[in-house]
Amino acid sequence: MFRATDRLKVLLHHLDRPPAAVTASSCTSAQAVSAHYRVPLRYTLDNDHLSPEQRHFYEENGFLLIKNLVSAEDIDRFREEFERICRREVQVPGLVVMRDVTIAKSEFVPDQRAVSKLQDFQEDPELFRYCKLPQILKYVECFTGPNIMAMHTMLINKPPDAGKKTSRHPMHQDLHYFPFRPADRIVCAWTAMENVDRNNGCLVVQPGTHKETLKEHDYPEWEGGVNKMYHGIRDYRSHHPRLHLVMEKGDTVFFHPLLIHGSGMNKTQGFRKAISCHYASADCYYIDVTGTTQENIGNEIKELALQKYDLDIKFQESWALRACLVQGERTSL
Ligand SMILES: CCCCCCCCCCCCCCCCC(=O)SCCNC(=O)CCNC(=O)[C@H](O)C(C)(C)COP(=O)(O)OP(=O)(O)OC[C@H]1O[C@@H](n2cnc3c(N)ncnc32)[C@H](O)[C@@H]1OP(=O)(O)O
Ligand SMILES: Nc1ncnc2c1ncn2[C@@H]1O[C@H](COP(=O)(O)OP(=O)(O)OP(=O)(O)O)[C@@H](O)[C@H]1O
Ligand SMILES: O=C(O)CCC(=O)C(=O)O
Ligand SMILES: [Fe+2]
Ligand SMILES: [Mg+2]
Repeated sequence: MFRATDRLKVLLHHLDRPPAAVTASSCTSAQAVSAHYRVPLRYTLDNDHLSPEQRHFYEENGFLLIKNLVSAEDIDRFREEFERICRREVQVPGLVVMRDVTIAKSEFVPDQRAVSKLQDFQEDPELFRYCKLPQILKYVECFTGPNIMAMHTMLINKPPDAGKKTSRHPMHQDLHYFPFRPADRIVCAWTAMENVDRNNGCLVVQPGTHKETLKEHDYPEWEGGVNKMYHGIRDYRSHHPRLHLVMEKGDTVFFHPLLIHGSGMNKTQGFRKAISCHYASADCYYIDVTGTTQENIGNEIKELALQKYDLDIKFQESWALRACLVQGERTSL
């Protein structure tokens, strides 16, 4: 068991704090007006790192793609560490290893190719280096402000589809998984570890959907089955056009947690790799999801914490335990 219970005791008092400070700072940014475009800026903060064009693009589309942001050397190091973990040469406390549903439910004895995702690699110094890369944090700060928490870490190794289309990730909004707010101070950084396109299941986004509300999510009714905790938007019938994000090794996309996105099936024989981190302003606050559309995922994560770690905790606490400060001060989350 990882050091969960000790950290929990320290962190519990941070929960359910009033959101006063956060509301005040987000109002300031909401009132900011771009002289260049004469539109109110809501999704980005005043900061000289983004060009007016980049700011405008994120405001309108809910994502921003930066070419060649992470070096090939760093990506090769992350790949090597991933392989060491799969060979079980390193043990990482708290690491969650996901296998595709077709493998998880079969008799097949898995080798390293059966790992479709690693989550919660905060305790692996080599992989966690990704979350602290200065060039990533410079962008993240434009959305979160200076106090930055790494909330969720993933290395996704999308396997060749086994023929049942289970390598797809249904269209969803990441905010469904998050019991913290405000949404505009949360951002995901997702870096392609190799070239990704429609053949190996690149990200698919619906530009502008970050302006919509959080939708109801549930397991899609897919014939071939669906992976555990892969909820999709219920009654997904969007009039918004889809955009396939074709990316090269090292390219990084930053996106808003309400942006509707997913990924298609991997039709190649390779394992499509990406590394990502969801960041939030440390000034965000936890919310109680009881009675909201997030109650289903909240309950699933609580059950998982109980079964896997013997921890009887709230949904919010499962996040407070795993979150790590990467810049500034841990003010609230
Ligand atoms: C403090 C504790 C908290 C722990 C939380 C851990 C993280 C949980 C994920 C949170 C998601 C946040 C995401 C935010 C960003 C947005 C997104 O990423 S959207 C997609 C989100 N969902 C996921 O990424 C979930 C991915 N899945 C996994 O990580 C794992 O599969 C798992 C759900 C954590 C299960 O792993 P584990 O408990 O280690 O599994 P096993 O012990 O091997 O099996 C237990 C049980 O579950 C069955 N199973 C295993 N894998 C799958 C699968 N892919 N699909 C369906 N079922 C699966 C397995 O057969 C066992 O079943 P049994 O009946 O008990 O035998
Ligand atoms: N019935 C559905 N309901 C919800 N989401 C779906 C459905 N079918 C596909 N998707 C989602 O749409 C996105 C694209 O998936 P899809 O497999 O169609 O890939 P694609 O990139 O469009 O490739 P192609 O159409 O060339 O096979 C993924 O997020 C996928 O999970
Ligand atoms: O890498 C992918 O296929 C999609 C990842 C994603 O959207 C997620 O895990 O939330
Ligand atoms: Fe996602
Ligand atoms: Mg399609």
